[in-house]
Amino acid sequence: MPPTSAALTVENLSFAVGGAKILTDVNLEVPSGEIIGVIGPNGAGKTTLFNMISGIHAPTAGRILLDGKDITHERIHRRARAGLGRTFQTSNLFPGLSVLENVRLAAQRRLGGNLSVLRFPRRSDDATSVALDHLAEVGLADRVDVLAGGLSHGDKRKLEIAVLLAMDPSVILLDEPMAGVARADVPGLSEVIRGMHRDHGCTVLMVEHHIDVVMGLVDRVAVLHQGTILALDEPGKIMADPLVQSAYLGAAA
Ligand SMILES: Nc1ncnc2c1ncn2[C@@H]1O[C@H](COP(=O)(O)OP(=O)(O)OP(=O)(O)O)[C@@H](O)[C@H]1O
Repeated sequence: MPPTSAALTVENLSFAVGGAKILTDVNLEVPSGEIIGVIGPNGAGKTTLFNMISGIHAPTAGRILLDGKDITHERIHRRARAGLGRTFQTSNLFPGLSVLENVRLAAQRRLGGNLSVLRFPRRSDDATSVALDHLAEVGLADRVDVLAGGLSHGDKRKLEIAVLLAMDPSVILLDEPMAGVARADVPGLSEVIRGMHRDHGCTVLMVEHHIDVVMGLVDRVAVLHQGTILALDEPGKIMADPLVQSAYLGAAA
């Protein structure tokens, strides 16, 4: 197989449990710098696809390549070290630590320092200044000393993005970033995701149920239906696709 220039390639990926086919021959090639939305009805296999890519579950068949390198059987932390970052539907933050400490720990891990939440963070150290930069980027500069657990859902999502940025991933998986976020906070969070993609040039794969958010953010949309990719195209073409309309958009209306 020749090397691929895609940042992320999913090749004939299948996953079955006890005879039930959850994913069947899923193929997806994401060029570097592209942002792709993954939509589909409940139970279509979106989270399972993310779990395969991030290494939580092993596929029954198929391959996953990150920057052309086969990571199908790599452990989760090695995928992260290779440049894969992920957020989860439920928050993955340390609620009892401050906003700054959450990001500083991620930055420290990348910069190779000793992980310490006991040490009083000097605002001048490298990890702290990286953390403060990313917190400013996501609009949380004035909340650095607040405990992460006390943030609104929308601000928790922004904090998760700052944590991701501190780890400097090349490919980011966003799992329902708008889940639980108040309607009024959705535009601000969309802008943070747009800025993250624009300013860091990272490749993004995003599962999201808010169709309007997906259509306004992404280059292409993959529609997953009963464990297979039903369509993969630009947002306008996806919205106009009769197959997609009847399988998903019509059902969701
Ligand atoms: N490890 C597993 N064992 C058994 N069944 C599983 C497993 N993982 C996923 N499933 C099943 O696979 C199907 C797809 O689930 P998945 O969570 O990937 O869907 P989804 O598209 O993310 O749905 P939602 O939009 O509701 O989050 C579901 O029917 C689920 O019950």
